[in-house]
Amino acid sequence: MNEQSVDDQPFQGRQIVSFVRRGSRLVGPRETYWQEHADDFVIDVPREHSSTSVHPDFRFDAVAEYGREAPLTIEIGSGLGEAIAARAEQQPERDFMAVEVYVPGVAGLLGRIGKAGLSNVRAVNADAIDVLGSMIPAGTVDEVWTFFADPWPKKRHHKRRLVQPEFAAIVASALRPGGTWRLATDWQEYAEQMLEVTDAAAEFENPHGGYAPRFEGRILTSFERKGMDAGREIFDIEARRR
Ligand SMILES: C[S@@+](CC[C@H](N)C(=O)[O-])C[C@H]1O[C@@H](n2cnc3c(N)ncnc32)[C@H](O)[C@@H]1O
Repeated sequence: MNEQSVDDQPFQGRQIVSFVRRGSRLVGPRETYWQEHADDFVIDVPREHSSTSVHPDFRFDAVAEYGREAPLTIEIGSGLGEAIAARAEQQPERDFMAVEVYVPGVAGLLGRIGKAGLSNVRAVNADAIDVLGSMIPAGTVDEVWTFFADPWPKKRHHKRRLVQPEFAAIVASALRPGGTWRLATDWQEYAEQMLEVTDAAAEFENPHGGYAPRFEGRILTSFERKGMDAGREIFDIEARRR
């Protein structure tokens, strides 16, 4: 795959554009993982305006995709897929969907799926806002994870942060009543924003009244390890859909 053209940048007409287009070229083992597993595990979504969009008419059919009815966890920005692959292996009775705009990240997850022989994970190479906003039928998701979302530390970039009121509304619409949105970050000031956003959203309640204990289902990823090595504290947040 080649670098994307300027015409293929994330759609700028919307409120939140949380990522910049990075190279989608696959080399070495990731190219092999893609060739071997993409047909089986990457959901082939129709696009609209760019290669990370999802056509607004497309609806996901979980039973058709996974071949059963099971609680569904969706990870937003799954990176190299470390967390979701580990949890999917621990919980074969549940289904998992990794949403990631970065193609080499999706390929990394495919490698883990192949090695562990997982059948309960799928990947979507698309913008989470389209996936949760239109592709996923409302009220059908059991858990949404947003772990170590890009903190966009410069003030002028804060508008790119994923966790904002508009995004909370999109997550709320995808979750079933009683479903859980789990967040984690190593960026204190973004953690405070996450808490403010989830507290302000009428659709959510906070079962811990503040930060949550570390989610026991979240393994230590290389990304989290980097934050810890830099001396940063890790914050977990849990918001329950009313
Ligand atoms: C800092 S990384 C963290 C990766 C992983 N969650 C972890 O803990 O190792 C954030 C990831 O979110 C992805 N991302 C950012 N905005 C996104 C969006 N709107 N939809 C899907 N993925 C997104 C980025 O490409 C990146 O891989």
